[in-house]
Amino acid sequence: MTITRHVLNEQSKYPESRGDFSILLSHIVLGCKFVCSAVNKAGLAKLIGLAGETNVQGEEQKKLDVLSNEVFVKALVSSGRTSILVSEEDEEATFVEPSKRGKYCVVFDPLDGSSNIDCGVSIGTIFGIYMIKDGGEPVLEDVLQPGKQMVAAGYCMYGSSCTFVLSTGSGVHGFTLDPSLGEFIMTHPDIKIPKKGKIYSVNEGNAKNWDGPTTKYVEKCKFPTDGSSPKSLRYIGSMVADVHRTLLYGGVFLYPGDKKSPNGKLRVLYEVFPMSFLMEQAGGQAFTGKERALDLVPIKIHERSPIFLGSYDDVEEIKALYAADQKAA
Ligand SMILES: O=P(O)(O)OC[C@H]1O[C@](O)(COP(=O)(O)O)[C@@H](O)[C@@H]1O
Ligand SMILES: [Mg+2]
Ligand SMILES: [Mg+2]
Repeated sequence: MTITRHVLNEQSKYPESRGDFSILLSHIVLGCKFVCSAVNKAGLAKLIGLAGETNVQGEEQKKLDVLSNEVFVKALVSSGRTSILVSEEDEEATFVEPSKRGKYCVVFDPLDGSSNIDCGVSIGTIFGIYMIKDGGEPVLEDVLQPGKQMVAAGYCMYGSSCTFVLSTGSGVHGFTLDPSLGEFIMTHPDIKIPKKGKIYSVNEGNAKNWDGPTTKYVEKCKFPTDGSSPKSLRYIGSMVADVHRTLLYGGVFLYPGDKKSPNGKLRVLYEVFPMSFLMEQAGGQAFTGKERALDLVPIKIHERSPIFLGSYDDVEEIKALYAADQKAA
């Protein structure tokens, strides 16, 4: 089962469909294949290191950040199915020229895990897809919608193998790139995250600035008082890779807010929302410390939010700690 056939099967469930979504997705897949080949030969092709520019987040852009962004913007515009693009690497949203427009908006992180590029550790691409709200002239509000309004989300992980994970709202499916065919083959049908996990994933280097509930939760992972075994810590530092492991093995990935960064680090539109959409579709949960992550209504395209996502029961424990903290306040 190739990804093309899978999407066409999904499309056949909507007799009125004209194939716009399949065409859009085939361009995203093409972009991922291109970036995958660039990542594989990054060292050889002098694609390691800095590009010499700084992005809107104040981060020094890596050469692969810039290349991946160009690849996806070109692929998405040439699909003829998009009207608005929001990229981590572009300060403003891109409004596609009228002659090339379509009914979809794509928010994306062209290269996630940039700090791991130069050492060859797994990195990825993250994307979310919205539809133009009323089918009229595209406006910024079409992408400043709650995550639950997304029609699809996914990521592509460039690791020991290249894995594409997708949800169009009816479950989560994983595909592995067969380099000899140059095609993504379904290898992980209908992914369901375990209800409870044995792994927690967080950058403990920020621990001294954490709030009470986060500190308590990580303490419980290390020193459980209910007779269960301590959880193992796993942290790669690429959200795509840490979330991919969490999706398959269970457990929880968290990037909490703290005294230094009250809204944490991860961006709502093109990191938090797509991963939360996938997590819920796989039977897990995604929480901001205040609410269900997909209920968030973004105000700015690059805004950040704390995020706790993963196995249902593990996130339920974190929600209970925040509720107790709220009550005590
Ligand atoms: O180094 P830290 O603070 O742990 O942050 C790691 C997080 O930052 C990110 O690298 C941010 O994403 P980008 O690399 O796309 O900017 C995430 O992939 C990762 O989860
Ligand atoms: Mg990222
Ligand atoms: Mg990035």
